[in-house]
This record gives sequence, C-alpha cells and structure tokens, in this order.
Amino acid sequence: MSRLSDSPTFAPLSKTLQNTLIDILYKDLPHPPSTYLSMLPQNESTEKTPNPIKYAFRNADASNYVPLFPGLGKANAPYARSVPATNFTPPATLPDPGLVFDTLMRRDAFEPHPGGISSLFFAFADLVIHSVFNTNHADATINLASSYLDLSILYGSSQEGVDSVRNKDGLGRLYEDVFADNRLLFMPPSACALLVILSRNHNYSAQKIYEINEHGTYKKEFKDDADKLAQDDEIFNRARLVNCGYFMQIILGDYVGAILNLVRDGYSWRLDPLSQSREVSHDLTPRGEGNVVSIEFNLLYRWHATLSEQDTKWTEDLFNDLFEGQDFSTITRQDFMKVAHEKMIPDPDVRKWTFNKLQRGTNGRFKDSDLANILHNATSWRAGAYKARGIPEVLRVIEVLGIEQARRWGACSMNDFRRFLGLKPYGSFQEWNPDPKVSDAASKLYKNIENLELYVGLQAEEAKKPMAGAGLCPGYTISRSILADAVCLTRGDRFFTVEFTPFNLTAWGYADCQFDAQDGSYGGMLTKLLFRTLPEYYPAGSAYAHFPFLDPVYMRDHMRATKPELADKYTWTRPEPPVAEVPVVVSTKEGVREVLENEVTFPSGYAKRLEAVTGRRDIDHAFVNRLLLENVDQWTEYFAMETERLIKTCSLDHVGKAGTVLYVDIVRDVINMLPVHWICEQIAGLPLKDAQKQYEQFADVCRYVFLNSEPSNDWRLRESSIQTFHEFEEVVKEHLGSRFRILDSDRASLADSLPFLTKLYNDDPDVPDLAVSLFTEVVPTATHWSQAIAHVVNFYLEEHRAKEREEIVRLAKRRTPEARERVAVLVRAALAANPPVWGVYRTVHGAEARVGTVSIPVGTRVFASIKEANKSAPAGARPILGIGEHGLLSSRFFESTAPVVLGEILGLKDLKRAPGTSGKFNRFEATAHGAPQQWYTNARSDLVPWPESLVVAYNGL
Ligand code: HEM
Repeated sequence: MSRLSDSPTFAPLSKTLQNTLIDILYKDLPHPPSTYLSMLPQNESTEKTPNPIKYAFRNADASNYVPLFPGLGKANAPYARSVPATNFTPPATLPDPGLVFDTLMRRDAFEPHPGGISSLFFAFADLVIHSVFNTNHADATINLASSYLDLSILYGSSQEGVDSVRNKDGLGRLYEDVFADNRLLFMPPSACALLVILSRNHNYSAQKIYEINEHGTYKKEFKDDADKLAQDDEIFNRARLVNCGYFMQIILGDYVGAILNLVRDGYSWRLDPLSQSREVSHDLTPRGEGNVVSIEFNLLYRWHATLSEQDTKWTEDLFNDLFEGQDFSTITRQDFMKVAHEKMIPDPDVRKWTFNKLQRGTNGRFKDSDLANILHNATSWRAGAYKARGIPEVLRVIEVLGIEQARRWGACSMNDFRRFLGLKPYGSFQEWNPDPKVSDAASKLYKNIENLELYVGLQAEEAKKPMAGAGLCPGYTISRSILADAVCLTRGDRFFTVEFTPFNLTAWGYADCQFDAQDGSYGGMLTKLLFRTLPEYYPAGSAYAHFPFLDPVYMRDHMRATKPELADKYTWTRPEPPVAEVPVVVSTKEGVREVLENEVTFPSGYAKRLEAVTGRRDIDHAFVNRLLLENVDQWTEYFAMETERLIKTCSLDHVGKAGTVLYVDIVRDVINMLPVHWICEQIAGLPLKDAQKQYEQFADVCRYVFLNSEPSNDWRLRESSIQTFHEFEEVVKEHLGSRFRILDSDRASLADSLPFLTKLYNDDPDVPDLAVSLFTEVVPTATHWSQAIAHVVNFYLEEHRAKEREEIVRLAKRRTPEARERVAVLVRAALAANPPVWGVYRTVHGAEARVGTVSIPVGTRVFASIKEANKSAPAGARPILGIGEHGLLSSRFFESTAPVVLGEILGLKDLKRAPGTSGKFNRFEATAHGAPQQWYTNARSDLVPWPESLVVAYNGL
C-alpha cells in the first residue's frame, strides 16, 4: 500500500516536516547537558578528590565551574580581552599619565551625586569589583580573583584563603567577623562593615542549615576529626551557596535597582538574567556557561570619582599616615610600591584584622554599634557625581597606575569600545564631553578623538542626568556596559543558574535568598540583611534599612513629592542607638507573667498594631465575644462535624487497598482549616475560594499582631494584614448593609453566616464598627487556635500516651463540664510542654522595670521565655500561652471546641504518624539570646512560627 508521504507531491513536504520536528525535539534538551551529578571522570583535578558532592559546591579557586572547560574564569588565570585594539597608538605618543590626571581627572569641586546615591552604594560596588578583579602586580595579565561573584573577598580565592577564614568546628562556620581579602582594609570602612555583615550572614545561614538539618544527617558528636570535617565541609559549602545567592540578589535587586532608578521610582521589577528561556530557533538560551572578566571592564569599573566628601577625607587621612604627610601630587609609582610592601602587609591571622581602628571584643566580634554607625554614616553621606575632573587628588598615583596599566595591556580606544558595543563612535571631543574646558584639554592632549584612550574616555565622559531608568548617572558608555556585565556575571555562573536549587542550597537556604517585592523596599535584599544582622540598629520602617543606597533626605523629598501617602510609612531620621545591644532574657515563671501582664511597663503593642491594620483605635470587641459565647455549644457541634468532614474529604488511600489504611495531613488539611471554614462560612460570610490561601492570610494577621518581632517581616506582614482586613470588612459591610438580600444572592453558601451576622446587627447596628470588631475578635487568634490544637495532637500521638489519648476520646463524647475540665487538664499538660509561642519581645516603657531582683532600664528590649517559664510550672497548672485569652483562645471557647476536635482526631482507629519525613512536625529548635525558640519549615520552604504539616495514618475500616 502506498503511503501519502511517499507520493511525489508530498514527499518533500514530509521530509521538511520531519527535519523540523527532529530539530525541535533535539533542541528540547541542551547539548551538552547543563548539569551533572558529579564531576566528569576525564577531569584530572577531580580524580584526586572523588567526593561527588563537591560538584555542587564552589571550589576555592572557582575551577570546575564549567564541567567541559574546568579552568574557565578560575582565579589566577589570564584576563580576557573583549575588544581588539585596531587603532593602536604607540605609548610614546600618548600624553603623560600625570598630565592627563591633572588636566582631565583631578577633582575641581565636589559635586553631590545628582541621583541621590549614597556612599554605601559605592562601598558595595567596591565589594563587587574586588570580587572579580585583582590584578597580579608581578604579571598583570593574570587576575588573582575568579571571574565569578563568588564572594572571594569573604572566602578567598585559593584553598589557603578559604582555610584562613574557616573555623572548622563541625558547624560550617567562619571565625567571627572575618574576611579574606586584605585589600578592603585600605578602603573606606563602610566596605569592610558591609563585608562583615556578609560574614555574619554566612554564620547565620550555617547555623540555620545545621539546626533545620534537612536530611537528618547532622550531628553534635563526631567519630573522629575526619567525620567532623566532612560535616563542616558540607555545611560550609551550602552556607556559602546561600550567602553568594544573597550577594547576587543584592546585586540584581538593590544595586541594579539603584542603577536603573527603580528603587527611587518604586518599581520592584528587576533584571532577571537567571531565568530559563528559549530563543526563536527553540534553542535554550545559554546559562551557567562560564565567564571571564576582561581588562576593558577592569578599567570601566574604577569609579574613584564617586568618593563622598567624608570618604575622601578618610582616604586623605590614610594616605597622610602611610606617606607621612607627603604632598599627594608628588607620590610616585615607586613611593606607592614601597609603602605597599612595607606598610600594607596585614597580619597572617585574619582574626586580628581590624579597620577604622575598631576594637574586636573578647568573642572576636566587632561591636554592633560600631558597624551600625559606619553603615548609617555611609547611607547618610551623598556620593560624588561621576564627572570629568571629579577624582580626588589623593588618588592621583592610583590613577596614574591605572592609565599606565591600561597602556601596558594594550587596551582599545574609547571609540573602539563604543563600536564593539554597537554605539556610534564619537565624532569629536565636544560630542564626548560638551564642557569646553574638558574637551579642549582632551583635544590638546590626544589631538584626534580616535586616539582617546579607553580608561580616560570612560571616566571623563559627560555624565548622564537622572531620569526614569537612569539612577547611577555615569557616562553613557559605562551605563550601557554595566548591565551587560551584570548579566554575564550572573547568568554565566552555574551556581546562580542551573545549580541554584533547593537541593543544593537546602530548601530553607533557597527560600531565604529569594526577594520579596512586597517588603517596602521593592525587593531589597540588603534591607533584609541589615534588619537581620543589626536588628537593634535598624528598627522596622527605617528608611536607612529600606533604602540604604539612597541618601535618606533625597529619597524622602522625592517620595513626599511623588507619593506623599507612602512617605509617612517610613521613618526618615537616623535610627537612635538602642539602650542595650542584646535583649534581656526573662525566664522565671513570675518574671514572664509580669512581662506579659504588665501592659504599662511592657506594652505588648497589640492594640497599636491592630490600629495599623484596621485604622481604628480602641476597638470594642467584647460584645462580639459575648455573642460568640452565647452560641458556644452550637459552634462546638460545628467544629466536631467539620473535623469529621474534613478528615473524610482530605484522606488518601493506598492503591488497591481502598479504605484500609488512610492518610491525612491532619494539620494542613484539617486543623488549620477549621477556623478558616468557621470564620468564613459560619461567622463572616466570606467567599472561600482558596482555603489554604485564606489560612495564610489569617496567619499573617496573627503573626503581625502577636509575634511581630523581626523588623524584616514587619512591612510585608502589615501590608498583607491590611489587605486581609479590607477584604473582610468589605464583605461584612456588604452583608450587613443588605442583609435581607443575602439569601437571594447567587452566593447562597454564605447563608450559613446569616444568623450570626443578624444577631450581631441587632445587637449593634453600627455597620462599619461591627466589621472591625468582628475581625478583631476572630481573625488574629485563628492561627493560634490551630497551632494549640496541633501541638496537643502531636503530644498525644506519642505511643506512651495512648492511655491519655483514649481518655480524651472518651471524655470528648460526653460534652459535660466535668469531662471538659478533665480534657482541659490534659490539653494544658501538652501546651506546657510545647507552648504555641516560646517567647515574646517587649520594650520597657515609662519607667525602669524590676523583674525579680533585676532592674531593666527604660527602652531595653526584653525577651520573655515562655518555654523556660513553663518548665518550672507544676503538672496540670495552667501553662503560660503568651497569647492572652482573646478571641478563639478565650478559655470558654477554646475549652469547649478543643475537646471535640481532639476527640474526632485522636479517635481515628489505629492512629499513628505516617511513616516517612512528613509524618512528623517539620519543627526545629533554635536559640536566640541563649533562650530556646521554635520554628517550623513548611511546604513553601519558608520558616513559620507554627506547624503547617503533620501526616498521620489511620485504619479506615
Ligand atoms: C577610597 C576608595 C578607594 C581607594 C583608596 C582605591 C584604591 C585603589 C587602588 C590602590 C587600586 C590599585 C591600582 C593599581 O594597582 O593599579 C585600585 C584599583 C581599582 N579600583 Fe579602586 N579604590 C577606591 C575605591 C574604588 C571604588 C569605589 C571602585 C568601584 C566601585 C574602585 C574600583 C577599582 C577597580 C576596578 C580597580 C582595578 C582593580 C585591579 O585591577 O585589581 N575603587 N583602587
């Protein structure tokens, strides 16, 4: 039988289709593959180190980043040349470098940066460039740093460098406040202070990775030193991946955000060079294919003109010290080399390094106050504008060295570089810089615009004016190049692209270095780092944390002019130093009770935060509570039935054994959902499209109002809570305003809430306040209710508590006050062992506080450790819950609903934790200020203060 494809008419077409299809299918996958599970065998260096996991980690010298080209971009390898010099001018005919500096580059007057960029931005830029450029003076073709943003300034560029900073105590940590690159010691102190923050972030990440112990393999006791080192290596390397992820995100978010003026103009959009995409030809766009920095970019990034007035003064003092008062204009290359060899050799022990004459404490750390002071200064100091005649005279010798270096490298001309970038070459010196003083001088020195050398051409080009999309305001040629470079540096790095995975960074680490566009900083990762590392010095809402790369006065004025309503949400003044650097921990039962109950001295701030959410002060919600309790028996029956229903609908059975063993995520799908369904369907009549999402929204409210202890979360939690409130208020107002129409509406399911809403309305017909009161009474405590139940279930799932478990199930059926009271005692025992909140923060207000024999000054932060306090409570005594008796946790409501829910759950036949990891809480214990704290990891790889998953198995027959 002849086929259509064989016919003379269709055969060519069929062949073409065939080819296209094969082409597409072939291109579906990358060739060669972009990642492997371990090193390729032909790679000589890995044969000596066969540990396969090394493939997933950054090598000390950045070798093996590209499996098929292991030396690409490694440290101690040649620079690349991006542009061949076609118009080579013999050095003898070029003007004297000193004369070039004196006529075109020397700062005539300080000009503040026109885009409001702070000196801290350039301290960070200093870290970026030192990560990728380190010219070897003995052989200037060689770059001693790798071409990757691998934080080599912190970790070193060789095994020796990495070993110098690592503590190797088994926990993957660095020594306290150390870094590996001594060149930074001679930079303005804000660069070192930022680097110390990144050093602390390494240790923070290592600690979290160790505490969360994702695979359960980390331990405290080791067989021998090799065992300890193996664990240390793994945690160190994962923490480094996370920390580098942070560095990359600061570059793409905060740094590029400032360069493009996105932060000033309120855009959270960012350049995303990491994403997977396809070209028109269906080819995968390359990622992680390596990078080698070039001499052109080395010259382009020497941004010495941007030194702030204060940093210039600092540098002058440094040079006066090093060169013993020698006139800056007379310092020669030889003088500089002599000083470098005699006075700039640091101690071999990095733990002894210091900068800005700071002292290290006995624990090796710098004082938070010293670091914060330097960082606050750098944010408040305005950088200098890019401009010709903008480089401080003190840097004359360095510029001369730079010009000479560029000539020895045979760098291309300014116009060659522009042609390479696809830009129009300059036709005249006036076109390059219209300032006649500058163009005249340049034309006298270089005669023909084609002779203008790259370095001078870039640094003395006319600067751009600030506008939408332009914040950095260098010369146009620099501005056009740096974004290309940012893309190459990030997209070319295997660890930022194809290997940037939760598997390598751990789920927590991966989630931790993702940006949050709703954080009040338009995705500021440095913001998160400052809040986290120096929490006492960067209070929530501080512009110094939210916009550290912009002069706060400039940013405030700009925001007041463009978005006045938003400007009021920030504090623009410099943060006041705290009374104490670390919170005072209170852990006795009496002490903790005093802190929790004395609202005058230890204000909880709940009311203030509720006001921030609802916009209402002194909210009366007692009447809602009264009405809720009038119906408590009805709600109790509802909770019992709803528990049964949710268990039934959310259970999963084994293939082929229907109904025998069933599994259910009792926390995620049942316990967390109960108050959500109750509030939405029985109380407020909210349409429940996505119950899990609604749970997360309610959880944000709970966290904002009751547990808001981390400034980095404050903005997001508040904004999310405000939105949840508005949605809630709008629906409730609509129902109350037209309560007789609800039944007729197409949302008939909302009818369940009608009786309660009607009752509420009859009690107090003031519609707007009713919605606020209702929200305040039921929403903030919803998640805590679930958390308390989850803790109790978890406690009684233990095999050795089977007797108590049965007792709860038996008593739950009775619904008598005596039965309820006995269950309450069992519930308390569970909550005493694991209270929903392990501790709360308060700040001493009004007058000095006395807790036991300790007096605590006004303004001191206090951490009341509920966990510790409950340890000393007698069995059966009411545990301290730390969340007060509000809403769903008011004792009558809780003690009535809890037993029936527990009865339904604990009464499941042959109930046990499901085998495997999801069968236990993803809980881990951390320590803060020496007091225990608990966190949970969840399916979103986030850390949350409450459990979100516990899978149990039961016998369905
Ligand atoms: C007070 C502040 C600064 C001082 C004292 C300083 C000093 C120096 C010195 C001594 C060199 C080496 C010159 C040579 O050996 O040829 C250098 C090179 C360089 N500087 Fe700066 N610098 C400062 C700020 C900055 C800033 C803010 C940037 C850019 C963000 C920058 C970018 C560079 C670059 C890219 C190099 C070339 C590095 C290399 O080839 O190894 N510098 N600087």
